[in-house]
Amino acid sequence: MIVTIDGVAASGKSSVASGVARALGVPYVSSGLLYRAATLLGLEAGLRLENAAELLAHLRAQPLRLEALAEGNRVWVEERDLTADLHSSRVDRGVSVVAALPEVRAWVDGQLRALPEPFVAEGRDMGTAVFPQAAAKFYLTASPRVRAERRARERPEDVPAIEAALVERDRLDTVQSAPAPDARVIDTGNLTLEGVIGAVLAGLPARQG
Ligand SMILES: Nc1ncnc2c1ncn2[C@@H]1O[C@H](COP(=O)(O)OP(=O)(O)OP(=O)(O)O)[C@@H](O)[C@H]1O
Ligand SMILES: Nc1ccn([C@@H]2O[C@H](COP(=O)(O)O)[C@@H](O)[C@H]2O)c(=O)n1
Repeated sequence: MIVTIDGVAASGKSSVASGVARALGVPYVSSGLLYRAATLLGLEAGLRLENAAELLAHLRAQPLRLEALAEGNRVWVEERDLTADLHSSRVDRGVSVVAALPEVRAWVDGQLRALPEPFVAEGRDMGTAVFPQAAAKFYLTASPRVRAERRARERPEDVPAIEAALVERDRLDTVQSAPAPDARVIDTGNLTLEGVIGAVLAGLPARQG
């Protein structure tokens, strides 16, 4: 079984996917981490992020490994754990450029579709382009201000600066971020994290056996 959780930036996708996955006893998969890892490696190598051919050649020369644990995903290149470096403002600013490249999207989608079921997948287009056959689909939203206030508790930046960056990232990600027509949309603004996880679990189809 595949459950998809899509949504706008910092809407709680990874926290909710992790909670749902733990409740179900399955892994969760963060597709955004693969886009972030591609961006980080491109930046570190001094590549032009909009050049798909250069970037893909670089990625293929040092294969990434996504470790899809229920308590938190990690991304590795051989013995190096990239995870702690993937949520910097520098990566946030570049990632939408990388994610707009069809070749990079195909590279990410190929890795995701090779994963063994069951799992919870979170991102932007999990329920539309990547796993349209998913058993249950959810789409998380919240106002930019609410999302920025939550993120400000994790980062040493002020709320207006974070909010402006989130709005800009949403704009750049618009193409791949439409909710699936069969997704249940949840506005998380007035819900606790546990409340959102509960709403997703309550919306799952009854399990067999
Ligand atoms: N319903 C909620 N109530 C309060 N805080 C929340 C809620 N959902 C998520 N959070 C908090 O908001 C922050 C952003 O959540 P999270 O990182 O899961 O979002 P995301 O959509 O995966 O972000 P990104 O798109 O940047 O990867 C985290 O600090 C998380 O704990
Ligand atoms: N399915 C996806 C997932 C992510 N992206 C791009 O990656 C960026 C980072 O994702 P987060 O989930 O960590 O916010 C995001 O801003 C998108 O540019 C994507 O295109 N498709």
